[in-house]
Order: sequence, then C-alpha cells, then structure tokens
Amino acid sequence: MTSLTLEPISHVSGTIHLPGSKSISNRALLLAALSEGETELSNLLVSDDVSHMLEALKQLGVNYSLSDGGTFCKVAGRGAAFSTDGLVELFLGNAGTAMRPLAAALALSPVDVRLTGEPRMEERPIGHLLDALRQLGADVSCEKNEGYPPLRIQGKALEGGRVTIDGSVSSQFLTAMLMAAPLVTGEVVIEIKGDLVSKPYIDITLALMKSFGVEVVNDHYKSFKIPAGQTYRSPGQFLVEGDASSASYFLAAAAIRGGEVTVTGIGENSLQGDTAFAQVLADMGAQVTMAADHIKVSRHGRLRGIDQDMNRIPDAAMTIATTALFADGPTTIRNIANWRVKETDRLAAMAAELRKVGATVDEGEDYLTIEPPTQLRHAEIETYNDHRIAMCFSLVALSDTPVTILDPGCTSKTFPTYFDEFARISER
Ligand SMILES: O=C(O)C1=C[C@@H](OP(=O)(O)O)[C@@H](O)[C@H](O)C1
Ligand SMILES: C=C(OP(=O)(O)O)C(=O)O
Repeated sequence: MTSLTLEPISHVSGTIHLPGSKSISNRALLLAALSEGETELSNLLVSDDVSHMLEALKQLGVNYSLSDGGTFCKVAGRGAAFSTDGLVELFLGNAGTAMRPLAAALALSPVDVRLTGEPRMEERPIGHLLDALRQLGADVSCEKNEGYPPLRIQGKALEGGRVTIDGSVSSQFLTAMLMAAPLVTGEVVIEIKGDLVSKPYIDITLALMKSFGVEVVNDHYKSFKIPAGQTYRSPGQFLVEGDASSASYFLAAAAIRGGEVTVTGIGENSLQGDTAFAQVLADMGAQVTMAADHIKVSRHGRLRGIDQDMNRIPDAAMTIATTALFADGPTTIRNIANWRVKETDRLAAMAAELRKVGATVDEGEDYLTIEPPTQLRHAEIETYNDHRIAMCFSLVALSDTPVTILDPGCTSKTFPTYFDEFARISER
C-alpha cells in the first residue's frame, strides 16, 4: 500500500480555488440529463463520484461532451425519463449521490437495469428509499441482501400519489424521491417519518430542482408536494459552486496554524450547508470573514474545545474531529450516528485513528468526544478507503509531529488533487 508522510508544517497561507461541489455536480448532471434542452455545466468536479454518474448517464444513452480537463460539460437533455433496450448494468463505485438518485429516477423510467458498486456500497443501506419507491408501485429488488445494493430495477411509468419515507438514516433517500418525482404523471406527496438527518442537503436539492424549472412545496420539512404536470427545463448555463466540504480542510488549517487562508468559489450565499463549518471554527476561536465569493480564516488567540450538534454538517464535522487535537479542552461532536453508514464506520474509524496520535476519545453510539494530548505522536493513519479520513488527518502535520497517511490516493472519491493543494498553502 502506498503512503504519504507529511513533515511538520510551521506556517500556512494562501488562496485555494475550490473544485466544484460533489453534491451539486451529481445533482446537476442528473437533472440536465432529464431536462428539455441543452445545459452547459461549468466548474464540474473531476473525481470518482462524478465519473460514476457520467459513465452511468452515457450507458443510459445520454449524449454529452466533456472538456479536456473535465470541468465543463454540455449535456443534451432527454426531456423525458430514461429508457433502455435490454438489461444495462451500471457500476456506481461508492458514490451515494449516484446510487440513490439514479435508483429512484430509474425506478420511474421504462428501463431494465442493475445497479452495482464497490464492496462497501453493498453495506450501505438503501431500504428506506426502496420502501418509498415500492409504495408508488415500483419494481425494485435487492440481489444479495434486502435493503442493500446491488439492485435490479425493472422500471416503469407510474402515476404518483402519497408516500412516507424514513429520513433518519440518510437525507439522500428523500433527495432521490424529490428529484425523481416529476417523472410520474400525477402529483407526489412525500411525508417524512423519523427525524430528518443532514437537512441542508435537502435545501441543495430543492434549489437545484428550482434552477431546472420544478417547484416543490415544502411544509416545514415534514412533507413535500411536487405538483403534477412539471417537467425539468434546462437553465441553459449552470455554474457549480465550489465544494464547501473540501474547503473545510484549508479553513481548519488556518484556524490551527494561525496563518491567513482564503477559499474561493463559495461564500455567504452558497447553497451548501457545509459553509456553516466556518461558523464552527469561529465558535472555537478563529477569525472568519464570509464574503459573497470567498471565505477567509485566521486566528489570533487560542482555539477552545466545543460541544455541538453537527448533524447539519456531517462531512465537515470530521474536520472538527482533527481540529479538536489543537484546542484547549475537550470537543464533543453530537448527533452523528449516520457516520456509521458512510464510506466506513466513521465513528469507529475516527476514534481509532485519533487515539493513535495520542488523543483520549470517547466513542458513543452517536457522538465523539476528543481530548487533545499534551504531545501528538507520529502514527500511520489507516484510511479505510475513506477520502475524508485521509484529508482530515493531514491536519495533524500542522504541529511539530509528522503524520503518515496510508493509501492517500483514496481522496480521488471527491478530491484527487487534495495533497497538491494542501502543499500549496503549507510552509515547512
Ligand atoms: O445529498 C448529498 O449530496 C449528501 C448528503 C449527505 O449524506 P447523508 O444524507 O446520508 O448524511 C452527505 O454526507 C453526503 O456526502 C452528500
Ligand atoms: C458520505 C459521503 O459520500 P456519499 O455521497 O457517497 O454518501 C462523503 O462524501 O463524505
């Protein structure tokens, strides 16, 4: 296995132009494919998760042209549901933002498909989404274990109606139902059962649907109505904003080391909930400036530990877990039970790796408390094929201790050039 040792970094400063958001890239590609008209997408993310969506759309007969660098894509919208001629197999890696939305859109299209993924994808639940699709009359079956991929979908046009969906494990199931709803002939009403997790991602979904011409009536995140007779329409051009989760590592570096770091491509009006990460750094004692097109972080005093519910920022919250190594006092990250069903069991994995560098960690069912050590230890960080573990543990080098990241290439899921960009703001 390859590894990367980061030597101690004494200073950080600079500006990072963020790659496009994963969440927005994959939503925009799917909606552009379903739309009437041609869409020009710019600042598209170039990463494994987006490649899986692009490849799947190609196999479904969607015509598009991608620029050499892969950040610009012209999509010829179908103006209709998908269709296939015989069985088509789509491999979706470990991309939740491809598997869940495509499963729903294909279940409501006249297709015969198999959706497969990496071994970890077969352990990531999708049952709540399948329950909701089956209430509409969809024909979706699990080939190995009930409630998990791989899936066989014999899709068909459906009428719509009222469905209940459990929102307590992943918001991506609701996102998938919302985005697929305009494919049915009648009205769809989706009622939420259980506490809806990762809520800000639903705002991204609703904003994207609106950009592509579909209105949703949101009754306080308890029920959503998608009135009948709406079709997706291309906005013509669509700019993907920078990835706010990817921004978290650079902003945290400035908070830890005290140099000034700016990220561009996101700002105070961004669609992504993960921009709230900057506020968490401010709560820990960092100085944060939010402008329309950038976020800037520096620090003058010391960082202090915090105790917060981070359900709204599940991805960026992992960056707080390693930032906590540099704060005075313990930090508790609460309401993150669904970390266990992501790229790996992130609660167990983060606890294990934080202990290796010397922290005292209490791993609860749905929380993590991190007490920083007086002296960090050099450790080999196991990354469990989880891009965010690799990225958030790079921050350990912002000390007098090196850190070794095993399998650093796993950042390709969302940020293939992460370590090059991190080196650009680092001075030794
Ligand atoms: O809708 C999205 O784009 C995402 C939703 C979140 O997942 P959950 O809703 O499963 O928490 C997040 O962790 C994931 O990286 C992207
Ligand atoms: C949870 C994540 O990914 P996915 O979209 O596959 O759920 C993530 O990127 O942290």
